[in-house]
Amino acid sequence: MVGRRYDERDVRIRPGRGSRPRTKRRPEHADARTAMVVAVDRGRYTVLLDPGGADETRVLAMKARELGRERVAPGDLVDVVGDTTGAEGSLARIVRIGERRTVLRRTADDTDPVERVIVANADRLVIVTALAEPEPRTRMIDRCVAAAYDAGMEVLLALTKGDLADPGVLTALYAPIGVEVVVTRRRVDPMTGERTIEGLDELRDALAGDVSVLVGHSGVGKSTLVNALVPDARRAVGVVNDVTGRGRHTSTSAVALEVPGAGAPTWVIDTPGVRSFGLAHVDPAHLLGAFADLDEVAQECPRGCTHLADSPDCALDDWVADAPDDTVRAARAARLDSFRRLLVSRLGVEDEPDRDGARGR
Ligand SMILES: Nc1nc2c(ncn2[C@@H]2O[C@H](COP(=O)(O)OP(=O)(O)OP(=O)(O)O)[C@@H](O)[C@H]2O)c(=O)[nH]1
Ligand SMILES: [Zn+2]
Repeated sequence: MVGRRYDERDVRIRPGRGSRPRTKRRPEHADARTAMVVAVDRGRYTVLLDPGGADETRVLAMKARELGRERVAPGDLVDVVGDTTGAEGSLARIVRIGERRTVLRRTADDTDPVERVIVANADRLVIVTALAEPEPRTRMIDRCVAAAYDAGMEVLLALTKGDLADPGVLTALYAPIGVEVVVTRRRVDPMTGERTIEGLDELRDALAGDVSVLVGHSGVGKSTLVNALVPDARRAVGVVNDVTGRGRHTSTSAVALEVPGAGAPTWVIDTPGVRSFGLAHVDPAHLLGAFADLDEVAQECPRGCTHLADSPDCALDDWVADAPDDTVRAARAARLDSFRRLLVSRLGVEDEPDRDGARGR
């Protein structure tokens, strides 16, 4: 279990620039209603009033000028004013961004010079990885785990195509660092030829009551999972492009979709545009905080210790060596290795070959 940390960088809600008298704004904002941002598309925000409730209303909104350059991300809880009827052609205004419980961000890179909040308030990152076709890329998984732990989110590894390969190796690699693993596989009914996905109920149970962000490379079966979890996913993303048959939002940003039948309000946020996480913003100390046991041991490290494998006198190495027996030693070594892998992944370059030699795509 990862402790959810709150970071001061997460909230930068400034009072509006005081050109208008306060008294004029106050009554207006007193009417504000809280809504959840489900999609962002070129300055237009789709928000839900009473998300998941009986009075759920889909409203299109824009950012009020007083928010300035403040970014609004899918998953944000915002206050909206103005026309919140959701009627055709109506446009509400977002006047406040609520405090964020978690923030999944991406470092600025060559293609995009701005550090972006990808998703706010998500509980969990679901890394969708095929066991074969395409081959799993542990480097990419490591980077996602590091990003999630830095964001204060839990991690679930959804291993798809379990009908094609065994999940044993990957499970052994990630279970020691608190990653929950669910395997799904396609089954084709020999009589009817009907295709179903096994493991879906287990996945839905794991997600129940939470907001989960799904990431995965092309071809891993992410759409298959999303469509199975959210039968009307296509309709939910809004405008469908006649040519591509895809929701218009899918090309631009993350979209939050409600998962029916999970018992409690449950959301998945699909991130079609997110192919990678730049991790330069991830602070090693922050990452260490996601591993309570290691964090405690590392208090004994020499000043400035990087905790990497080549760091002299790292207390984490003593902790492994001093284990009371072989079983504990093996468990500690596995956990330390995994933590170091995440530390290194932070420094790595996106398109380097995987550790196992597979080429990044
Ligand atoms: N054998 C097998 N094939 C699967 C399974 N799940 C999905 N596939 C196939 O894998 C291919 C890719 O699945 P998608 O769901 O389109 O993958 P995606 O990750 O959404 O990829 P993009 O649409 O390119 O982003 C499709 O041909 C699926 O039919 C599975 O459990 N087993
Ligand atoms: Zn150390």
